[in-house]
Amino acid sequence: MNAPAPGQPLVWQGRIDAEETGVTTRWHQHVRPWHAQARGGVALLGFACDEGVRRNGGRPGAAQGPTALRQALANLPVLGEPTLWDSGDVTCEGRALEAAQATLAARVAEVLAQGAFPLVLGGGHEVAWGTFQGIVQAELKRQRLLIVNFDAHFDLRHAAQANSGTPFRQIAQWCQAQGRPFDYHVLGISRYANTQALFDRAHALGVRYRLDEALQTETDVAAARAAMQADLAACDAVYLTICLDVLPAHQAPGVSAPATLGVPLPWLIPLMDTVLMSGKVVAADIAELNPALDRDGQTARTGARLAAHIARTLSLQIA
Ligand SMILES: N=CN[C@@H](CCC(=O)O)C(=O)O
Ligand SMILES: [Mn+2]
Ligand SMILES: [Mn+2]
Repeated sequence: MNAPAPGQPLVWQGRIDAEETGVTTRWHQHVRPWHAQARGGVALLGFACDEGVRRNGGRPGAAQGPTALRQALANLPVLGEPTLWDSGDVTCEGRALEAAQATLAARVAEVLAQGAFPLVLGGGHEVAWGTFQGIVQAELKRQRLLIVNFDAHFDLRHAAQANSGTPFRQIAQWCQAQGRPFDYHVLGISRYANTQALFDRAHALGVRYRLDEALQTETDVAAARAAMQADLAACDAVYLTICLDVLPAHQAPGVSAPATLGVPLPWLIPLMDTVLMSGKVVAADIAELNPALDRDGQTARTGARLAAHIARTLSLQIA
């Protein structure tokens, strides 16, 4: 174990292969603290919050998600990723979810303004309202923002208070108020984890979705990719959001609401690639990791793999 570099959080430490020949760099040796002069690359930003999960009647614990994801990322080998920054965590003080989301939005906008790609580590899926607002605040001068969500749930709930089940309904209402299109494409929806009211709302809002049961074979995935291409071609920018409960429970047990069927990892990755290779993704987040419910760090490792995959794939497109 090595000591962290000055200014770096303690979490960025891990194995060093000092006697090895060739390139042995791992993430903990590559990640740098975010600063005012930082430009380009990928900026990790933690959203240490599960107040939305608590308000939604779920199982809290996702506030520890960002630390668990960083720990799982720390020992991964560097594979040509762009500059990696750690922009620290946004925390939720007490029940002040809305304040935490507003802070996250400001931090996402700051990262975008400095020409970096915000990769937000959740946190409950209430992270989405913050990430989205940050993209909007950055005024990317792009008219048509497509949201691609990998999730067993629509998260289009009506509720007295914002929570982890409401972010895309909040976004839909905001878009309506602004006279902007609500472009929302969800993959992995479980028939058995969403009420008829949510399916009806999705239809009313023009949401494109694909059920988990229609994402189980290579042929299914090819069809889903083709359908997504049309949405990707029609938009100017993409916000990619991944709710880890889109994966089967045996691959992602450490979430508030594990999926009975889910979209298996070997299919999730090529679907994500279709989105990433559009070259239009401007920000991404990974939500719902709850380390307290995880088994042997499996969900954290999977979330870290997805985060690293996003960073590596982006390196093909950004400096
Ligand atoms: N972000 C999660 N949203 C889901 C949770 C469902 C559950 O806890 O069973 C939702 O509200 O539908
Ligand atoms: Mn979900
Ligand atoms: Mn969700």
